[in-house]
Amino acid sequence: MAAGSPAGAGGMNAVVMPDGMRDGVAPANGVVAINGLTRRFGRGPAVLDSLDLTIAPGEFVALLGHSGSGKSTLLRTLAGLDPVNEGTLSRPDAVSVVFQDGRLLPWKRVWENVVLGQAGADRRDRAIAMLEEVGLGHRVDAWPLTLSGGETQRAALARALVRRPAFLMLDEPFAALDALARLKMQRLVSRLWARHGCAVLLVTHDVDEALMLADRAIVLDRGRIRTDMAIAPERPRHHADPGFIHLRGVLLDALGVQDD
Ligand SMILES: Nc1ncnc2c1ncn2[C@@H]1O[C@H](COP(=O)(O)OP(=O)(O)OP(=O)(O)O)[C@@H](O)[C@H]1O
Repeated sequence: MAAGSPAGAGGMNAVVMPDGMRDGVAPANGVVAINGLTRRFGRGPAVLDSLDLTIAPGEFVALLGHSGSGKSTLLRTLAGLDPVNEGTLSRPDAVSVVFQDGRLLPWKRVWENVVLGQAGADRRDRAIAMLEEVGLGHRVDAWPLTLSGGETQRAALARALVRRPAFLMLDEPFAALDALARLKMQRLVSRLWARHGCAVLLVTHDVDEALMLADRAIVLDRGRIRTDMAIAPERPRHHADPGFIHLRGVLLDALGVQDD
């Protein structure tokens, strides 16, 4: 599956894998459900180790963990880009992924990247509407290599959302941006999520980003879920709120980092 493209249209897609198979039926309230999901590379240790996880429709989940804990492998597996060795996975057919580097095709104009692989006489109009929604209406005909880092990620978000995914995965989408661009992108993602209503899985190393955006924060540790924590739904959130500070301490603890 190409980055940002859907695997199909509508409906739940239950992927049942051969070894050690379990009953792979998604709970009625879950847009994504994995049970006993295990992933190994060669004869190495399990990178994902009997994982169970359910994501509700419209839920915003942040996924944290040290480098090598298995975050990207989980995301790639959920996207259908990586196989499952063991266990079951159910997810909607309509999923989109945004990676850290945007992954736009440099030989296609921005608008063409947004509606890549899509048919219809109104392709350009759909691309323009989506680009305006992400604040990139002035760069419709630009070449990707002339975009700034923030603009590239906006275009990647437009390409992901124009497909109306039920499930959107974001793999450290703002990691390469400066602090100001990052803040703007966080606010944009929050607005887009509220408007589009898709479930989101955001991989991030940034505890504050997780606490600002998500309904729930999960800490992965050597392929297992170490912490699965609900975040109070009130928004906007503020760094100085006692609740925010408390949850930051809990997450840093789960990550094995002391909060001085
Ligand atoms: N194609 C591969 N072949 C062999 N091992 C791999 C492969 N891809 C990932 N791994 C290993 O799986 C483990 C988890 O990697 P993964 O990229 O999922 O971690 P991560 O939590 O996303 O790390 P980071 O935060 O650095 O991106 C690591 O030990 C990594 O070396």
